[in-house]
Amino acid sequence: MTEAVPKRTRWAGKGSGAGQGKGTLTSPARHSRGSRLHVPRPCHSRRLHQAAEGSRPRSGLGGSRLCSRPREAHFDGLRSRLAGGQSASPPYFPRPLGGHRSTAPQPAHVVRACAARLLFGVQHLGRLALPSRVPGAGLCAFSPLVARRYPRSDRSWASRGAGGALPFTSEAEPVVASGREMVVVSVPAEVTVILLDIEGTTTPIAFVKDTLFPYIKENVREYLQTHWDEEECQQDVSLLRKQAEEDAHLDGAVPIPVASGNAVDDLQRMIQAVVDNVYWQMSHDRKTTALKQLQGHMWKAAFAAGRMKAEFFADVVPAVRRWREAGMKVYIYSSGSVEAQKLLFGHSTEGDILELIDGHFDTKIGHKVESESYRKIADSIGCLTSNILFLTDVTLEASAAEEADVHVAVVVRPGNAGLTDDEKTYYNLITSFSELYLPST
Ligand SMILES: CSCCC(=O)C(=O)COP(=O)(O)O
Ligand SMILES: [Mg+2]
Repeated sequence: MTEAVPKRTRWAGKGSGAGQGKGTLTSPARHSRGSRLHVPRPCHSRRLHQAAEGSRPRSGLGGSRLCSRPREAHFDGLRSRLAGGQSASPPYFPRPLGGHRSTAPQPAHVVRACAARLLFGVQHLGRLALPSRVPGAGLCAFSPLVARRYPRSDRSWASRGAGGALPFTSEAEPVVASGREMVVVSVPAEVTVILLDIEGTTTPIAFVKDTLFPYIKENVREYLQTHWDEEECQQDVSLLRKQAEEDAHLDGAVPIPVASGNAVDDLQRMIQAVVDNVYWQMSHDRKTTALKQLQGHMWKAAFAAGRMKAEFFADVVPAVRRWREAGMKVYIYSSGSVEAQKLLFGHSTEGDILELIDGHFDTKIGHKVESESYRKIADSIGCLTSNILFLTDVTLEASAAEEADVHVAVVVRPGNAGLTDDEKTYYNLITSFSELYLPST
């Protein structure tokens, strides 16, 4: 994961010969694909293109649309599959489409914003301490975002990460120490809420796949046998049955029968069907509310008995504490049920850290790949969508959030699904929460 730092990283602007008029942040030594040290390159494309044409640009930390075919067409096929709760991870993820590079001349306000952005960065460099938790942190490619200083139409592209689409004509020397480089993504001042995904963002996918999910598979039959007569269990089964009816058209879907008369036979038949249904859903990493609800109830006993402790990446808890000290609200939005989320935060290797979280959302508010969910979350919190920064590992979720005007950054963690080159270019990427810079801190 660690790479040698290129001797010098420079802003390649109009005069650089590289990426004429695009303001590309280039490294003389290219980073390898998928590297943690990838410096997000700018969106030169639709966002600037739109700005130049006066059309509505996109907003947030996220970058521009890179698809050469309309974005909706790009995502629609996926959405229809994901609506049933399928994972946004491969094999459901789209292949990247061709980029859309704009060579349109930049309007005056773009250049003005760039200059101010550079200035802002210089002003703040002295205040930037490289997080001590990043081993060997060295070169800091600072990428100030100047959301508050510009009207929304400017902010949309100005709020890109390092190297964000800015046609610098000058070169900025990076802060260079030893070891490796890191990117600091500055959070727009309008952000007052940080919304966190769990799996792949706060918590290693490995913990979910190797600990949480196997627990379900190994214990679901016994759990059903033991708890069948309980109200909670019956509600879970009803929800699973309803989901199974909706899934009836899907290949391999497992229906859950209702009781037909013979109590003993019925019970075993129904339990078998629920077990098969759960296995089938889990084999597709479905994120249905029905599955997640049952899982949450099953984990309850395991966490309460101390048989499991939730894992968080080392940077997560310190960063959340810092954000809260800086006045941020921190919320969770995960496909995992609210109940399961609370179990994780209440029983972690770092102790009970539930008090660090201001609130929880799950798919009851809507699927994470639907923009409407993020509007509802903002409503529920009592803020604007543009006050929220959403951190997730899944670009389809990031895209949906961005569509709702939420700021987004994609979290790259060990074990996460790879990103396409276009996704790496388009989104602000962070590999640790410590790479987020809050102006208020
Ligand atoms: C309490 S989260 C347990 C993991 C889980 O079931 C899940 O689906 C996580 O999905 P996320 O939306 O957090 O990526
Ligand atoms: Mg996730």
